[in-house]
Amino acid sequence: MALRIDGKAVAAKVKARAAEETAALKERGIVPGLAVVIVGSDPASRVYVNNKKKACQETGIYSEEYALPEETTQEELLALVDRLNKKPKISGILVQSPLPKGLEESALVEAIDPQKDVDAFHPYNVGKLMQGRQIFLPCTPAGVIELLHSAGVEIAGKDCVVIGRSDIVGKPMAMLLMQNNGTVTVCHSRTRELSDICRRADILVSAVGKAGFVTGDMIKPGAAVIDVGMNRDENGKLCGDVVFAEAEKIAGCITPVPGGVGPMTIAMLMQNTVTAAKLQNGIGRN
Ligand SMILES: Nc1nc2c(c(=O)[nH]1)N[C@@H](CN(C=O)c1ccc(C(=O)N[C@@H](CCC(=O)O)C(=O)O)cc1)CN2
Repeated sequence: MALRIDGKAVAAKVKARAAEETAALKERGIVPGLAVVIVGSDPASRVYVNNKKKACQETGIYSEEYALPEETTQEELLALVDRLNKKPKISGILVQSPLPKGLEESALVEAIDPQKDVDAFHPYNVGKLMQGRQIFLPCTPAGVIELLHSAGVEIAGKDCVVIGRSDIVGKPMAMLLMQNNGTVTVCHSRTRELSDICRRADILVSAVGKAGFVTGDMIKPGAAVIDVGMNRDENGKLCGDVVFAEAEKIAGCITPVPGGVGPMTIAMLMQNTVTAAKLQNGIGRN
């Protein structure tokens, strides 16, 4: 039976580290601050934003929430981002995704000061990641790397397969695995022989967004299986991409959904907010 990686426990350690750093910064008169912008009434986004606020409270990070109605215009949002860019109390800014139809997410992300872009979605930060010189680690992929480390999984030299090529997870995930010296294959909807490729993976990361996508026969015995999927099954129950009951009999270690990667996304966000506060105060620069 596979080792079940406890994302909540690992996230608690990351948040404790962020809390220690926050306390040390406060002694120097620096308070890390996070602004979260949410537009519309997507219920899942509401839960994630509440959890971000709670994590700020746990770590001592100051937070501001901007919950805006569905009808908010692009211009209003750009003006808000501009104000937050200039606000000294705010070290990090994020716009919760997805946005309602009609709003252009990329233009908003590009309006965020790259030094406050704690999601690491701005093209400047994406470019830095490509070069291995990032200021901020993209939260979900960085959380996956932490989970692998916590389970003692060596990445260097391993065959890593990422299913999914999104800007938020698939692409930055591949970059981080590569930075950790993994040999990376990215699979997507046009990939041929996907099952065969997955079966060769020592580390399999699924970020497809389809319940039941990864079945037991796609897993190499002893592999590390990381499930980034966040789906609902036919009974409305939260589940990942991986058929957990099949996979846990074959994998060496595996993340559950819920309780795996999700909590790490928020923990890494706290870490990035602390990093942003340090940067803006000239701490940690060479
Ligand atoms: N601006 C951003 N938007 C979105 C991001 C992001 O990183 N930045 N990621 C996702 C949503 N997300 C964070 O925002 C997120 C998703 C899931 C979880 C989580 O802890 N999930 C729990 C289950 C929660 C539940 O009960 O529904 C788990 O897996 O245990 C945290 C954050 C898209 N948007």
